[in-house]
Amino acid sequence: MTHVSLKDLTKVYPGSKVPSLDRLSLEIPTGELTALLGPSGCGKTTTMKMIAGLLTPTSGDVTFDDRSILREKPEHRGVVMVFQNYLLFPYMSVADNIGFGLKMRKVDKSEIDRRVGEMLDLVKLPDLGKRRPSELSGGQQQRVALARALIVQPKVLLLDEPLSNLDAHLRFEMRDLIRSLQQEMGITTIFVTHDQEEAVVLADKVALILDGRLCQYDHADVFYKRPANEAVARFFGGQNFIPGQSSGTAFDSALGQLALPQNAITGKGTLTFRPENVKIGPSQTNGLTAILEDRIYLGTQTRLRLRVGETMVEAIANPDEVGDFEVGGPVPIHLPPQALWVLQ
Ligand SMILES: Nc1ncnc2c1ncn2[C@@H]1O[C@H](COP(=O)(O)OP(=O)(O)OP(=O)(O)O)[C@@H](O)[C@H]1O
Repeated sequence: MTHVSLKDLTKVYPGSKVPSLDRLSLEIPTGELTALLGPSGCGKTTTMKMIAGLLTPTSGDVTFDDRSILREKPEHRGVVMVFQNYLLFPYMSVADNIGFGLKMRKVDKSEIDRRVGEMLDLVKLPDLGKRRPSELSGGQQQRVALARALIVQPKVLLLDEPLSNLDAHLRFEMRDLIRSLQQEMGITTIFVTHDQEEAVVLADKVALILDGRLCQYDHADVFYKRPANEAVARFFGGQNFIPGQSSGTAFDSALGQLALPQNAITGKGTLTFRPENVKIGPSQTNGLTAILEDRIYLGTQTRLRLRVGETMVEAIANPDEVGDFEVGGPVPIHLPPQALWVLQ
């Protein structure tokens, strides 16, 4: 059971002038799963490698239960890392792969056999212990990699894009398996992904990193309701950003005057609201008349491009709600005050 702290963790690679990771600070409570989320090259793997001891930070610290681990060798940190490409030993059986960490620790053979059997059951591969990794599907190999990591009961589990090589169906299955095993075993876990949905579904808290900097660290729903800035909102699918002036109770912009929720900031700002929160139909509060510029049927949803005066508004609606509206014609919409958020 380990509380992990990253304190101003920074990495400047030799020959580079800009940090690949810039003063990242995170508190990851015991037993929780935090997702490091961000686009390719934002510094996620660099962070993981510094925690695992595969890379030395330029500055900053990593502590486990308030004790710095930076001077400890990787094998003494109690950290295991699972990579996207599994890295199983090809000439060993599945069972020997899973038991490898225990063999290195000189655990008795009978004890290893017992625990490997338990792990095979846990990752739902009870009959495949004798096979070679090459005789398994990608999803099965990833389960073996997970079992091999978990069998040593690590203090901290690092998962680096473990699902990215799996097809959609297997990805859902593995996601559920990882979540249930992690909760059952209570291992503090850091999960790297560039997939916003994966982060939201799996993690207790999400750390969004853009260009080597932490932009926001919070529970997943906060990223949708209260993004810290426009870049965060855009990463989470936000598309509506309207400049204007907030009085705290109303927002004046090219859309006219709109009522705000309580506790909105005052002053110059940018109004944002999610496409799915644009409601179709008239309302006395924040009702607007838009012109339908375009509509794209997405199966379970319809994406609408709307124009209010000169301002474009992106909306996502239930196909049944928008059935009768013609492109080029008017559509009554409204923006519920609680769906509005002002960015400074
Ligand atoms: N050994 C290295 N030497 C120099 N620069 C590096 C090295 N490793 C990574 N970088 C740079 O550091 C930045 C962060 O890389 P990192 O691998 O941590 O990103 P990432 O978020 O994990 O990306 P991805 O999702 O593509 O794996 C990138 O700009 C990368 O080019």
